Amino acid sequence: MNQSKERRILNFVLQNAVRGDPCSVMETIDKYCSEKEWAMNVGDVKGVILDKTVEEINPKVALELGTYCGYSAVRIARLLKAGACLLTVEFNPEFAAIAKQMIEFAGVQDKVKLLEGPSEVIIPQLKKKYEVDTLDFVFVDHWKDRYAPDTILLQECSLLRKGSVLLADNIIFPGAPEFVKYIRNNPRFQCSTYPSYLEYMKVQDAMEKAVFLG
Ligand SMILES: O=c1[nH]cnc2c(O)cc(-c3ccc(F)cc3)cc12
Ligand SMILES: [Mg+2]
Repeated sequence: MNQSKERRILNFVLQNAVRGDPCSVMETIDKYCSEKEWAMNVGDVKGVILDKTVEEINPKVALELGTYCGYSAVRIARLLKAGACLLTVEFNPEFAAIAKQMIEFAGVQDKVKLLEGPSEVIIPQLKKKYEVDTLDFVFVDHWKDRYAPDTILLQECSLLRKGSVLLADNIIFPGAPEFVKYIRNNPRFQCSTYPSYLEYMKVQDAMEKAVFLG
């Protein structure tokens, strides 16, 4: 059975990156996906916006919706301080298996908890099953049709507190119009938009930052 693209990305990392070095893993994925096969990692351009947001917040508890191959989980986890953790949710079992190996190769596995399943099932489990109180940071990068319902679900599950920050990828391309409409018209969120470019492409995209006001 021929290999998946995600398996080819992982193998390229295993053969070319430096084990235990998160930056080396990120650079190697970016090299493969810009030179050989495009893939939906947040990438090196929007990745800088992600970095700056994480550094500004310095979260103790972070959530990522949409792990994919683990690129942004490695990107976020490398910036987390001692005792901080990232919970990352992936519903596709093949992607989750790749991401697990990617996270371990990068050496950030002690800071990352990979949760396999649909976000609408995992989010209501975060408090009791995963001992989360509230989330300091949420990176929303899964399926555009889940952005708004999952943001509502996070609130219904009392997982956001005054000052919790959401950062959503792809609000221009592929776009998340229902989410943008919801979040920008919601007085409980202070929103700002970060224009950028689609990973590895000269195509406009943007990220939306939304601070929960409590
Ligand atoms: O489905 C996606 N989830 C999360 N991030 C994505 C992302 O950054 C890009 C894209 C994407 C972009 C262009 C295209 F032609 C096809 C898919 C999809 C996702
Ligand atoms: Mg994305």
